[in-house]
Amino acid sequence: MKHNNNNNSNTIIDAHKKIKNMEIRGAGRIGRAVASALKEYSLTIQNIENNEFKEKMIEAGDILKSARPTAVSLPNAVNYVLSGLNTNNPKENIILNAEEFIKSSSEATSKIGKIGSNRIKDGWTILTHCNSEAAISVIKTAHNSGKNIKVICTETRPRNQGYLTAKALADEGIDTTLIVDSAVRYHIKDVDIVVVGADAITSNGCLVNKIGSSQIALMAYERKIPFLTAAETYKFHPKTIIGETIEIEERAVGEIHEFEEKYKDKIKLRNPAFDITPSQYIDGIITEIGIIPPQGAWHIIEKYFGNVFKETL
Ligand SMILES: O=P(O)(O)OC[C@H]1O[C@H](OP(=O)(O)O)[C@H](O)[C@@H]1O
Repeated sequence: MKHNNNNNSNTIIDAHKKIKNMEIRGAGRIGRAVASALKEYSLTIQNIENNEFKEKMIEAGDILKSARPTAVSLPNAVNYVLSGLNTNNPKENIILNAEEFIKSSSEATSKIGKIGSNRIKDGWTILTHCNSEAAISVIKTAHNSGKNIKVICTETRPRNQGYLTAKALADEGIDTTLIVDSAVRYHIKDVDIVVVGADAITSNGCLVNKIGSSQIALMAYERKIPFLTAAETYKFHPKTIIGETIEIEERAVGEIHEFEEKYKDKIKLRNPAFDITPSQYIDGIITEIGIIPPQGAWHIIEKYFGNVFKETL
């Protein structure tokens, strides 16, 4: 399917392209976008045997999974939807699974908001990094419950997603300040709690999130300020439980800087999109089933992705 112009495959190619170029971004949105693309694609496949249908859906899932390597919401959403293939009514179940994933993902974000907002006290200043729906849900819920809060948003170079967060919070009437990434330590004395999102949580409770998250966690630790990550259960990485590591996406260096011709071969650029925050710097993982300590990550993976053991061992 990869490079043909078959109309049926356009949905998948289009979703792959939009995720890769970050037109669709944010771990949760990516998960819902692939669920929706698989549903739409399955509806376009007509009059074929179940076996052939299965092959086409697996191929579509593989294409989607290859769009970006780090956010585990992507393969988790694909696998959740495609588990419908192992039933007597594969198409029907793919559609049901896709709808279920999209609904439960949105519900999880609002539950995380309710649970996480309990950790925020009236008068507090929250620092957040990048642009996370789950972290924003926590902040907005605290604000909507009448707490007088302030938020400091990091710019989040190179793609400046922090500006999206700042606009979303300012639109809610929240007292919002945007700072450059290198100003976190300067401002940390004013911060009461850090809340960020998650692209993946490993079985040993480490957080994989937007580049710069781990520096912020270190600074929060130094000041004894709680550092929390808001992560739906589908952001836990099932294969880390069997020893797989998570690939950190390196994006095009043009996102950072365009050098003058003279320096193009003289100055190297690197653009890793994510980093890893060790579990000892994380005070809690806010999930839709409660705030768990990082040490509880193994249990979440075992509870929600137990089949990984059966399939691989
Ligand atoms: O799912 P939600 O909470 O929206 O976002 C989770 C994370 O996804 C984003 O990645 P990118 O901007 O797609 O690279 C950020 O790293 C953010 O913290």
